[in-house]
Formats: sequence, structure tokens, C-alpha cells
Amino acid sequence: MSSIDKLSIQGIRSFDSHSRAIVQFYTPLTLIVGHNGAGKTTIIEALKYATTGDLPPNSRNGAFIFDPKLAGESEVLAQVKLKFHNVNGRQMVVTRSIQLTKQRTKVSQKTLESLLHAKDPETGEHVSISSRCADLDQALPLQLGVSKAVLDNVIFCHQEESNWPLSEPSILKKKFDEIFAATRYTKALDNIKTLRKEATVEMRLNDQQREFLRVNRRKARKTLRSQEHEHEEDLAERRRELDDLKSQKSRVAGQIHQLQEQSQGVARTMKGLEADLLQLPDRAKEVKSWIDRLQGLLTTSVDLENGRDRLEQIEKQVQSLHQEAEKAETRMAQEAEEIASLEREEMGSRERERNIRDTLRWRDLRKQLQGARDHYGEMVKAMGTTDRSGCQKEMEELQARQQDLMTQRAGLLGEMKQLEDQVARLTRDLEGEYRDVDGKYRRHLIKSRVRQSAAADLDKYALALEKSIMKYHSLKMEEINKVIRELWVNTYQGSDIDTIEIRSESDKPKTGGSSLTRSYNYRVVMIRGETELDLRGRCSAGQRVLTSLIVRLALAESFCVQCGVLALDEPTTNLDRDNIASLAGSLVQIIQHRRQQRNFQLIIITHDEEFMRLLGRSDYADYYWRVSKNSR
Ligand SMILES: Nc1ncnc2c1ncn2[C@@H]1O[C@H](COP(=O)(O)OP(=O)(O)OP(=O)(O)O)[C@@H](O)[C@H]1O
Repeated sequence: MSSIDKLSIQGIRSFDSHSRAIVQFYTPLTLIVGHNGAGKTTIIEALKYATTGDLPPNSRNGAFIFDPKLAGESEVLAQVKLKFHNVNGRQMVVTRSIQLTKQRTKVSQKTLESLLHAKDPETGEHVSISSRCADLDQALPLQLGVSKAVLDNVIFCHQEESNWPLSEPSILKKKFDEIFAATRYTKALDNIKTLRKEATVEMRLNDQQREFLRVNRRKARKTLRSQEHEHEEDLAERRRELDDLKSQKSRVAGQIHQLQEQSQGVARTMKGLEADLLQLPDRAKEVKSWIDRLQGLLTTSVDLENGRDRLEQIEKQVQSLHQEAEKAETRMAQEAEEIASLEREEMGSRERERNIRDTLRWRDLRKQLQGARDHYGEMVKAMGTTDRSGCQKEMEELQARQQDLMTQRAGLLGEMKQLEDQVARLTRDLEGEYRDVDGKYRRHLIKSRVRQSAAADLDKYALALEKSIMKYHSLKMEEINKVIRELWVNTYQGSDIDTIEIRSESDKPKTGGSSLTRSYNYRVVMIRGETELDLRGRCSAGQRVLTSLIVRLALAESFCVQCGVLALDEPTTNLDRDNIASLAGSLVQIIQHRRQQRNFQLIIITHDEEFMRLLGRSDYADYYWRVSKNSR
């Protein structure tokens, strides 16, 4: 819990710029007394300026700084320094300086350096945390653990503005909204709703894009499939044609080969026949000689026939001679000689027999020759009828056809190449127009699902936040009203008002019927019996002061959990004696009640000696500060 320690004032209002006025703050009570115009309110103004950077009302023209005219100088330097402990108990010092320069009739005010130092708990050295005013204005509420609105309107509320709880409804609403930080949450809710709207629009756009991609994907698949199919069919057709051509080509080549073989065979036969023809005269001669020999042999064979008969006769004679040999040996030798000659003749006969065989062979040969001649004649005849040029022509035709087929084949190969190129080009086209269409579609789908769930989360979060805000608001209001009732009952001495309360009524929902976002209007009411009336415009000056004080005390109770400081400037204004006494009693009760809060600090500024005396009776006012103006 934060607390304030010491305030140094220099050159502010009636505090001149040549000396420092130091105020030490006690726990739980700091009493500051002084006559009117002594500078008591200046202390609160300085505290507020140090903690929020806000100047008091109507002081923009340099009224907050000690007047240079009074100082007799053209320039006055003012400084406020506050030593405090932050919410974590760390000692800090905030210093703010302003300069006021007077040029003839014109004065100009300039904010000089502002510093926030923290004391290092180990070394004791002061470390600078921030030096920019804007940073400082944001940092100090955080260090003190309360919002700027609470510092402004509750803790260091200026005397002139202290009756704000009974101001007109719009101001009251503004103050309460600031204290409840409603605007912040309303803005957060509005932001969530804007985000939700944007998410919905994006979702719609995304859905449209996704639909477009889905159609594209379907188209791409269909086109791809049909093109693949077409190309496959085309390729198959071309392959079939090519296979046909190949088989035709090989058939034609076979035929050509056959014809070539036939042609070679014919050429060979012709060569053989030509050789045979060349040999025919020699053979004819040979045959002729054989014929001659055979004719000779024929003559010889006739002789041989005759000789045989004679031989038989001779044999008969031999036999007779043999028979006679026995009779005549001499005649035997002659006869032997005759036999020998006959044997020689027999040998001659055998020769002739061979000749006969040769003749028979010659006849065969002649027959063969005749056959060959016939064959030759037939061949010549056949050659005469065989159309060699026709064969040649057929071969040429076949070769031409082969050439044609080769050309066709080359054409088909070219077409196939073209088709393959086309396939490659179409694939490239597909990759261009429908490039990564699946991936894109998938990414869009994921995005869409994420957005949907984000939008649903935003709805849930907005609803939860709205409910929480409403719950928080109603709980806080309940808590505040409870404290207000207690304080009123304990403090107010009159009998015309039983109690007071703050009524918060919600406007209609800001946007749309389904939204829970509500804006609250506030009013302070007085309750008497069953009657409830707006207090504004129906209360006395004293009732107004007491009401405002009690509302601020209740707000401090509820909102200043982290910061126990509360400054009350002239709380007894317009109160009668009884009410002053009861107020003193209530404040003592509050001090007692919050004693367990370590750093509770009540700062009471008053010119009312009686009130001070009443407070002094308590155990909490051992010291007090008396503020007085010096002679300058
Ligand atoms: N710019 C200034 N230069 C010098 N003195 C100023 C300046 N502004 C205000 N004063 C003086 O400072 C004093 C105002 O101080 P402050 O309002 O703190 O008095 P106070 O003690 O709260 O009085 P009260 O009890 O009447 O409220 C007055 O005396 C006023 O004349």
C-alpha cells in the first residue's frame, strides 16, 4: 500500500521561491490548521499537482506560482517535491518544476523538468525512473496504486470542486464513469465489437475467396483430368499407328529381302544356265566321240557274236581235240597257243563289253542332255516370259512404300513430340492459373476456421466482459452505498433525512438489442421513510458538504485499497456544531476502522479550531501543522 511522507513546496501560491516549506505527513492522521488564506489548500493543490500533474482550477495564467510582482522579480521558479512509498513499499521522490516569467503585462508559464526517482533499497542511492512529464503522469498513479480519476476526485479533491457529488447529472456521470474506468472498458468492448465486425467482414471475404478457390480447384482437377485423358488417348493412338507402321515396315523389308533373294536366285540360275550353254558344244563333241566309239563298238560286238559261235565250235573242237590230245601231245602245244590267243580274244571281248556299257551310259547321257536341253529351252522360254522389269518395278514400289512409311513415321514422331510439348505447355499453364490451388484453398479454409473461432471467442469475451463490468458495477455500488448509509447514519444529526444513497440507472443498451453494453446515469438521493428524493437542489449547504464528504469517504473506502491517503480540505464548511462534532466522531471511527490498513493516512485541513480540538481528543492527533503566512 502506498503512502506519502514529505512534501516540499517552493514558489507556489503564497509560498515564496526563496525558501522551502516542508510538510511531513503522519499515519493515520495529519492535521493542518491555519487561518483563512494561510496557504492550507495550497498544500492539497501541491499534492495533487505532484501526483497528477494537474494544475488547480483557474490557474493556467500563472496563478498557481508565487507572483513575480510580489517577489519583485521577472521570473519565479516553483518546485513541488513529494517523497512517498509506492505500492510495493519502495521509497520514491517526484519533483515537478514550473517557471513563471513576467514580461510587462504578459506572463508566461513553462513546465520545466519533472523527475521520478526511486531509492535503491540496497545502496540508498536515488535512481531516475522517468523524466518525461507524460511518462510521469502515467507512472505515478501506477506507483500509488490508484487511478488518476480517484486521485483527482477522491484523494486530493480540490476544495472548490469538493461538492461534485451533487453537481449536475452530466458532470456526475462523467466523474463516476472516470472513477469506474467505465470508458476504458466501454472502449475495450467497442474495440472488441469492431474487431468482431472486421472479423465477420474478413470471414465473408475469405469465404468468397475460398469459394472461388474451390471452384478453381474443381475446374483445375477437371481440366487436368480431361486433358490427361485426351493426351493419353492421343498418345495411345499415335503409338498404335507407329506400331502399325513398324510392322508394315518390317513386312515390306521382309518382302524386299525375299525379292532380293529371289532375284539373286534367278541371277544364279541364269549364270548356271549360261555356263551350261557354254559347255554344251564341248559336251556335244564329247557325245559325238562317244557315239563314234559306240558305233565302232557296235561293229566289234557283231564280230564278237560271230567269234562266240566260233568259240563254241572251237571248244567243241577243243573238246574233240582234247579228246584227241590224249591222242596227240604235240598237237597240244599248238592247241594251248590257240587257247591263249582265244583268251586274249576273250579279253578283247571284255573290252568290248565295257564299251557296250559305255554306250549304254552314253545313251543315258544323251537322254540327260536332251532333258537339259529341254530344261534349258524351258528356262529360256521361262526367261522369255519372266517379267524382270516387273519384279524390279515391284521392288522399287516396295522401296518407295518403305520410304513413304519412313516419312509417315517421322511425321508421327513429330506429332508425338508436338503433343508432348503441348502437354508440358498445358501443365505449365495449369501451374500458372491454378498454381498451388490446393494449398491456397487449404490455407483459406484454415484462416476461415480460425477467424470463425476467433469471432466466436470475441463474442464470448465481449459478453463475459460486459457481464463482469455490470457485476463489478453493481457490487461496487452496493459496497459504496453501504458505507454511505453507515457514515450518514453515524454523522448526520438532523432527523429530516434517514439516509442518502447513490442511484445508478442504466441507459438503454448502446447498440442493438442483443448487446448488454450499458451506460450508467447517477444521482444522489435522500431517503426518508418510504420516500426517495433527489438530493440535488433539495439540500442545505451543510447537507451538501456532508453528502459530498461522505460520498468521497465511501469512494475512498471502495477504490483506494492500494493507497490509504485521503485529504479533506475544510470538511466542516457550512456544518453546524452538532454536525461538526458528529463528523469528527465519524472520522475517528473511520481511522479506527482502517487502522489495520498499515498506511492509512487521513489529511485534514481546517481553520476550525473546535473541529481540530475534537479530533485532538482522539488518540490519533499527537501533532498538527499550523500554516501561517510569513511577513513577505
Ligand atoms: N499567485 C499567487 N501569488 C502569491 N500569493 C498567492 C497567489 N495565489 C494565491 N495566493 C495567496 O495564497 C493564499 C491562498 O492560499 P490558500 O487558498 O491555500 O489559503 P487557505 O489557507 O486554504 O485559505 P482558506 O482557509 O480561506 O481556504 C491566499 O492568501 C492568496 O492570497
